[in-house]
Amino acid sequence: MRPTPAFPVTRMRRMRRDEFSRRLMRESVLTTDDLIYPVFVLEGQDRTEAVPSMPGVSRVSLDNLLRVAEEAQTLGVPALALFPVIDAARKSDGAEEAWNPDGLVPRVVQALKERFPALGVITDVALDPYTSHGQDGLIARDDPRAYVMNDETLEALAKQALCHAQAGADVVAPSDMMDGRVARIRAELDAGGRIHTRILAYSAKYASSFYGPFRDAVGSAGNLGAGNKYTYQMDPANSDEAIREVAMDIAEGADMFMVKPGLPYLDIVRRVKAELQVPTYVYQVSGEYAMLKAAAANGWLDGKACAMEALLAFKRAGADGILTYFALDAARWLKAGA
Ligand SMILES: NCc1[nH]cc(CCC(=O)O)c1CC(=O)O
Ligand SMILES: [Mg+2]
Repeated sequence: MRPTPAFPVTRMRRMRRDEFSRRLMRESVLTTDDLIYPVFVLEGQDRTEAVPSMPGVSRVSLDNLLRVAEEAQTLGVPALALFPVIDAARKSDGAEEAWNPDGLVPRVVQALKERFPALGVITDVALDPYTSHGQDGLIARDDPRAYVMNDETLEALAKQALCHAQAGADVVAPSDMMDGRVARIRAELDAGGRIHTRILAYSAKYASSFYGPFRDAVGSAGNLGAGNKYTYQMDPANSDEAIREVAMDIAEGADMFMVKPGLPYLDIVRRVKAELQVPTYVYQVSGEYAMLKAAAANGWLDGKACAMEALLAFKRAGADGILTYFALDAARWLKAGA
C-alpha cells in the first residue's frame, strides 16, 4: 500500500463525516442475493416445533415449509438448504434411509420444486441424520473405536446424492468431510444423467463446538452421545489444510466451496477467496446464531444491528454467499432499508 500523507494533511474522518461520502467509499455490500436459508423439515402435517436453543428457528412439516418457501421466494432469497429430522425408527447402522427415494428429503424436494421451480433447493449429503450412532459416515460393526470408514461411506453418499438429484435438488452439498466424495458424487451424478446438478462442497468444515444447537435441532445430539467428529472434520488450529481441502475439491469438480463455521473462521474465508478465486460460501452456524440471539434476548446486544454487521463481515472477508438462519430476517431488514 502507498504511504498516506500524515495528519493534518490527511484526515480520515473527512470521508466519514456525511452519509453520502460514507456510502461512496463503502467497499462491501450485503444484498438478498447473498443469502441461503437453512430449514429443518420433519414428517407429518401442520407441525411446527420450536428449537429451544435457536429462538426464531423451527422444525416444520412439509405443508408449513411450503409457506416458508413462499416467503423466501417473495423476499428474493435465492435458495433454501434442507436439513431433515429423521424419525428414530428410520435410523440404522447402515443409514439406508438416506437414499430411500420415498424418504422425507426426496418428497420435500419434489414438492418444493413443483411449487417454486425458481427457488434453489440445496440438500445436505451426509449420513448423520440417518445413522443410529449419529456419525456422518459408516462404522464397522464391532469396531471399539467407532472409526468412520471413508471409502465405504463414499458409496452411500453417492447413492444419497443421486437420490436427491433425481428428486429435483438443484445443488447437493456434501458436508461429511470424507476424502474423495466430490469426485465420487460427480461421477455418480453424471452416470445418472444429472450433469446439471451442482455440487456445493463443504470443503473446509471444522470439528467445531459451535454446531451444538443444530445437533439438538435435527436430533442427532442424542445419537452421537459423547462421540465427536475429530477423525474427519478439520482441526480448528489449521489454515493451510483448508486451502488443500478446497484445492482438492476444485480438482474433483465441485462448483461451490463452503467454509464452516463462519465468524471464528473469517481468515479461512479470506484465504480461500484470495488464493483460489472460487465461488466461496460461508456457513454462519447454529452456535453463532444462538450466541447473537441469547445476547439480544438479554438486552446485551442490539440483535438486528449485530446480525447485519456479522453478515457484512462475511462479505468483506470475501464470501460470495452466506448460509444463515438470519436469511429471512436479513432479507426483510434489507427490504426495509436497514
Ligand atoms: N452433516 C452434519 C451437519 N450439517 C450441518 C451441521 C451444523 C450446522 C449448524 O451448526 O448450524 C452439521 C453438524 C455436524 O457436523 O455435526
Ligand atoms: Mg476433503
